[in-house]
Amino acid sequence: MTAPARILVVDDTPANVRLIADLLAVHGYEILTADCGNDGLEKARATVPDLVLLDVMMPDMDGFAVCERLKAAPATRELPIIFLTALNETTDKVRAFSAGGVDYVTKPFEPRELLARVGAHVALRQAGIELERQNRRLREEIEAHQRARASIEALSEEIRVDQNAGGIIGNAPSLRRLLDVLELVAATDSTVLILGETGSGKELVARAIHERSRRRDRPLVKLNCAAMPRELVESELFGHEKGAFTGATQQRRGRFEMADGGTLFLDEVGELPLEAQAKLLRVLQDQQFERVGGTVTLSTHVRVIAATNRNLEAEATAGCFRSDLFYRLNVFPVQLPPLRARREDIPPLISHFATRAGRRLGKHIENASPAFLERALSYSWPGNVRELENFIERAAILARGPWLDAVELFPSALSGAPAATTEAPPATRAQTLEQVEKDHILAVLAHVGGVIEGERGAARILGLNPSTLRGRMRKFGLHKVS
Ligand SMILES: Nc1ncnc2c1ncn2[C@@H]1O[C@H](COP(=O)(O)OP(=O)(O)OP(=O)(O)O)[C@@H](O)[C@H]1O
Repeated sequence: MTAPARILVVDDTPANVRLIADLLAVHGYEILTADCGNDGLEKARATVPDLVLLDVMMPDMDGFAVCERLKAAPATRELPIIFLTALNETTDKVRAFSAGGVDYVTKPFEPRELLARVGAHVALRQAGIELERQNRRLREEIEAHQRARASIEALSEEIRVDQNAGGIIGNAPSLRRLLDVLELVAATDSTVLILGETGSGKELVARAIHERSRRRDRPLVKLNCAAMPRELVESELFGHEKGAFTGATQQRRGRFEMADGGTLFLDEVGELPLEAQAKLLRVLQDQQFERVGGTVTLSTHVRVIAATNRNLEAEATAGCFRSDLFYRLNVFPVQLPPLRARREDIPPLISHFATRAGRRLGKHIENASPAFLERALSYSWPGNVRELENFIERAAILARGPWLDAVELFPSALSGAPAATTEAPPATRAQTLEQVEKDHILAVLAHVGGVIEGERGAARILGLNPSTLRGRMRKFGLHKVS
């Protein structure tokens, strides 16, 4: 329920005040009264009413003077004032308006006319207040919107900076050559196989290819084949029909359908189970597939970019990865050099990550101290750019000034892998014993064309029982194709 409108009646004739007050009170108004100009001013200031009925002729101060004072004060400036005048001469009416009044009523007044005028001006005033309220809200919304847009602009500037050259930092000749080639391959629809150690920037390169291709306005969809339980990979790639397997309560589109017209990035493609490898080969050859549990053949126009940190060629030769799929994926191989083989990129990467970490942490960080840089240049970065990125984030958290100088974060000479000046020979890389064992098994398998048993088999060369070798292969995810 809205509060009744409050009317202030200012008149030095008590009978007039009573008459008006009674009439308005009957019609639901709340009434305040004043018997002279000064009293009227005081009451209007103390409890700002919704409307003032103001007598013109009063002994202490006439109505025009009261009106002018009310109009001069911000709190009462917008008050609608109706003059009560016994005189209906033109000059007085004009004066009433020029003093700031909105209307006038001549005495003796006609009750219905008084009620109609009061009602109309109160309604007008309330509409004005409502309009003002809405304007204020609108202004606040516009301001909030502008503030958000400002921060969005700052953010997109940041993204633009990060996306600069696809966000790929580095000037090493090996990297520059690769980026030049990317420009060429991006313009085609060819399948690209990105090879490189973990954290060396394979996904970044895949994104750069997509962004520079004519598919850039279509989706770039990613599937990390290693992160998927084997039994779900096929349904993730190709989708499934309702009821295709336990838990398939709905029909679901797969990544190939989602990426239609765009690019599908298959990370860690070497981890694909064999059955999925066969299906992938078919899509790459015929651009056709069926959803799991489905009979309808679907077509798709997807460009595939695959990445692996495994030696897929050796795995294919060893019979652990479908060689037909390997050749189909290997149409355009891109080899990403490890960070230790392009040390000149370490300083610009540090300064890029330091600025970014500083921005995120709200710190002003300029660069690395000379001592820090020296350690960074002589460290081997087995985790490549990702390791460097995380390392700089940690160093930025510890930084007390504008320089990164937490050299204690570097592994000590004994525990850390020694740095190499050029591409390190395999034995000096920070590889685990398991990795060395896996690589060796793979190399021997590749050498013998995947044969495990017999005189020329890998088991004999490795000095292992064939079933032991099979066990090791299972452990390392090396599955024989046939
Ligand atoms: N040249 C570069 N310039 C700037 N940032 C880079 C560069 N290379 C890699 N990065 C950053 O390093 C991190 C790891 O890169 P990315 O994920 O592309 O590596 P990856 O080879 O795909 O790793 P994984 O083999 O583990 O999937 C990302 O945050 C990426 O933005």
